[in-house]
Amino acid sequence: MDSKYASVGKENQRKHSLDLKVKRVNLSTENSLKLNGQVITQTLSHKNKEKETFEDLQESRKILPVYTVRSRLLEEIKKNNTMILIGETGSGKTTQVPQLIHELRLEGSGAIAITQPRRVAAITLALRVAAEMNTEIGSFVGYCVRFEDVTSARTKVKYLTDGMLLREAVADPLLKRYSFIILDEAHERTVNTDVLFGIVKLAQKERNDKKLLPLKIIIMSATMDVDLFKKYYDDCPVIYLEGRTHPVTIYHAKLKQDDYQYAVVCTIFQLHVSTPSNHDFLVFLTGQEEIETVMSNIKQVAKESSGPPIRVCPLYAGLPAAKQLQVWKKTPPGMRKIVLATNIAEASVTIPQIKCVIDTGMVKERTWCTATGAERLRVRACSQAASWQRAGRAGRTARGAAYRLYTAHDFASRHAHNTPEIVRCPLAATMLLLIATGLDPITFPLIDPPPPDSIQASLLLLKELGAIDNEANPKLTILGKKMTAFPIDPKYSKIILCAPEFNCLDEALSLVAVLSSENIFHMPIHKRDEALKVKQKFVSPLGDHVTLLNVFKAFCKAPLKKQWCKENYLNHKNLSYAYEIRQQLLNVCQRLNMTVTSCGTAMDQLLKCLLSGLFTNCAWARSGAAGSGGGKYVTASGSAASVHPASVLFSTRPPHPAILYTELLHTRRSYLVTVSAIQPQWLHQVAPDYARRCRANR
Ligand SMILES: Nc1ncnc2c1ncn2[C@@H]1O[C@H](COP(=O)(O)OP(=O)(O)OP(=O)(O)O)[C@@H](O)[C@H]1O
Repeated sequence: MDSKYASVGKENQRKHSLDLKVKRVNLSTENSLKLNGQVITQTLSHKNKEKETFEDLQESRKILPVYTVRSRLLEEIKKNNTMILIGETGSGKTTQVPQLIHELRLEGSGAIAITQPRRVAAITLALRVAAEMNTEIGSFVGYCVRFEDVTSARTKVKYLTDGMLLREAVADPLLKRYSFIILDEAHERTVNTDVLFGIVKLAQKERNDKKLLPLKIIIMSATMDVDLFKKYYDDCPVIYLEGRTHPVTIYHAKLKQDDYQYAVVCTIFQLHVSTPSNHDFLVFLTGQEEIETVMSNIKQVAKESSGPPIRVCPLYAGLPAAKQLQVWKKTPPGMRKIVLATNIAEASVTIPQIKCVIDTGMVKERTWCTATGAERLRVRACSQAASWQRAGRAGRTARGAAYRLYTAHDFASRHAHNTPEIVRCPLAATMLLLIATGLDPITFPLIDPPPPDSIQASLLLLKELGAIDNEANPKLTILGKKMTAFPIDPKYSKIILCAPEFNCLDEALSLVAVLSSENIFHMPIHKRDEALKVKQKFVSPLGDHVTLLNVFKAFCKAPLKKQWCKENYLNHKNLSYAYEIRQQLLNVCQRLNMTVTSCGTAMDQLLKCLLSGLFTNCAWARSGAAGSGGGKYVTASGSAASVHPASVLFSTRPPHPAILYTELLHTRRSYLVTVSAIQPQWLHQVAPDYARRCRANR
């Protein structure tokens, strides 16, 4: 146990000490399908298999609630063009419904699309279903996620992220290749899924009117706001599937925990010494940095703890897909796996040996200021729906338990459902795709309309980015059309498309790729000083962006990349991922006939180019802040913020007159993450309209 950890310890440990009480025990082993009050019931038998052959997989399917009521369910699917399916987590909605449809060949000449808000879910589900159908991935069953398409002309069952289906809708608004579209995890209310709710509804109607291949729509979740969806889909039928295969016991902390990261480590080790080694743990945290800190603490504490050996696996969005999949690798017998995940593991995911979920109840959420377009990330309590989903990750292949590190009272006081992203997030990227699809972004019938000022602000931002010609009746400009060719946020595609003007496409591609990956620096707590010393050789006094570029360039030249990353305290996985992303972005540039040139050492060209896309992310030194530690800045939306301690500009004094940041993070304080010094007049040069608007707001 390191000293910091021990010193925070005593009080918390006393308060925490697994003082968790059983709140709900769900021991239901009955499955039933309820339709308009009618209930069909079937009792289950359970089997737990260690190794799954094809026959075992078929046996496992048969005990799933969805499978046991398949005939009735299929009757409903045949009868209705649109329906809502509600079923407990793990009941088999996502893996079984597409297979059942296919077993009766209901899809006809079309394909079945199943959307997921997260790519890790899309990939693992496709792999599971391919195994259950005894077929190779990418042939009959495939998946499509950003930067990775594993499908072929033969693919009939396609798992894809909501973002990828939205992109398909740009090319074909009627989504003609699909006869079934299943929008899964509807409760998550991502912007993309919310827009798809409307797109599929319109496509279904138009295909009907034009007598084209009919489109069937199924909306699925375990925890959604049924009334809202039923109304939106013209009073469509709702099928409730009751029962689950394995019970999950829920425990709540008896007392409020002041430091949830500490409470996590305590809980892990208290369970570690008292639970059989074949029970793996899944812990929900809020982001990569937090995961790395907890990972490091676990490794320290493990040295002094009894209990079986431990393997700790991180799981967060920025990890390359191949690395994310390592979480599914079996550990040797006698070893415990502890998965530290963000909410990407919250829905649709099955990690077979997980029997314990440890839930901090926190999530990192994106919000924005419509007046200035400035975005921020903040850590806050998750909804009840999210808590149930997290608990649902235990009890998938055997009975399980979920330990909530917050009180039952705290849980009861939380929102039942997630706040839809569409009412709190910037909509520029979505508006751009809607316009590209030929739809009117202002009148488009969304299930929960965003605040009108949010739509207006997003359109204004698109106008200032040069993507549309006007805000009242927006049409894509040539630049806007090109922006839709890149699978990234329009702010970043603008950087790439502007780069030739600044003679820096080579550098811009690398930097956008690195920014689209995750943290490339590896700072082990016990070797922090050494890692910081090594980092110095890459550091640019201009800031983090040029520093990141220096690292990436050196990485590309290094012959033995893994070894080189280890020696330089760099994250090999994230750098390799950035390398792959760069390749894909370059492919799009080549399709657009763009010429790749380099600005050499003229880094102000690169920074101006960055600013041409990220102009909403400026912060200015506050008057009187000179000399204050880390520098004090004010953002365009008026938030006071400090440069993040991990930045190379953290100790710069006096503060630079102006800086460009990539992210504004709100935890207990507000931090500007990944920053570079800029000249204040650059904003007027590269984004004059925004600069005027911003000055008026400040
Ligand atoms: N990758 C996997 N490995 C092992 N078992 C799996 C896997 N994926 C699914 N399963 C099994 O299939 C069951 C049903 O999973 P499925 O994802 O279809 O359920 P669901 O009802 O969609 O759940 P959720 O609402 O949590 O997404 C799981 O509980 C598990 O037993």
